[in-house]
Amino acid sequence: MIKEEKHIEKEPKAKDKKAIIEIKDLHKTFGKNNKVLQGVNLTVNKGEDLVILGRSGSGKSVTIKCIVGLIEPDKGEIKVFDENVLHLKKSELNEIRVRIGFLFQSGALYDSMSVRENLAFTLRKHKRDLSAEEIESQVIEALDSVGLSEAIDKMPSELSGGMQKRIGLARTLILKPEIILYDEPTTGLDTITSREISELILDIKHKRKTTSIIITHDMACAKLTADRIMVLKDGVIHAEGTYEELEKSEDEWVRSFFQ
Ligand SMILES: Nc1ncnc2c1ncn2[C@@H]1O[C@H](COP(=O)(O)OP(=O)(O)OP(=O)(O)O)[C@@H](O)[C@H]1O
Repeated sequence: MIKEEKHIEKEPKAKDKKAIIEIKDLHKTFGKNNKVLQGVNLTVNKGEDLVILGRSGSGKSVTIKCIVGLIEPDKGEIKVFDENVLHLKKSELNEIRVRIGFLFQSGALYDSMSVRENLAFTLRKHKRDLSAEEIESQVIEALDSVGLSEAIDKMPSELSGGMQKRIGLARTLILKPEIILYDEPTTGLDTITSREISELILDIKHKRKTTSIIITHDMACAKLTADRIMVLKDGVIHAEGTYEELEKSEDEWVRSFFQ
């Protein structure tokens, strides 16, 4: 792995560093020989936004799906909030999952429900003891944090792609996750809308002190949101550094992402 030179000022002070996600030697093969992950090691510290880059099919989504137990790895260790998630009982894993928000690439809203109902449905599913008033106020708060309170009575079909992404994000935020995993949050959006979503990711990090992994092919998104970037190649982390470090990497293949 190419370890790029660190800029000291970008690094959090050692005493503030606390690993929230730790992945060690993660392996996953699909079928007989689709060796997707071949020893991935990564750590995400509290309050950090880590961007994962890599060609299509390199295993970025598989990596984050392993974190939330949607895919079972063949070998390796995954610690989230100091819990070894691969050895937890289903009920224990569910407790951890509630603390992790996952914004899927295809995070569709329910078409037959209004924005309010979509958000309230998520909340009721995970927090059963809330009153109708509490649900309403949390729906409003979540919509406010993505700047879309006026869309509360709209149906998904009335929303633009960018608005749907924002509502999808509000639905993730309503459960007040400590970790957010973003799988290509700006895919399919125009440049300006992509920038708005990237700014929102940054805003959420600052206001809510969340820790995130962001998978993206959108280098403007990576530049704006990444505290650190890891590049996945041939089933391992091939390079790691800040945007500015990797942009100047000696490795031409790494640099090609930035051109
Ligand atoms: N559930 C699954 N069953 C079988 N193969 C899978 C499964 N999930 C992923 N794969 C395979 O794993 C490989 C990596 O997929 P993954 O979705 O992680 O790629 P990615 O790096 O996120 O790509 P992209 O940038 O295109 O989203 C692909 O070859 C894919 O076909």
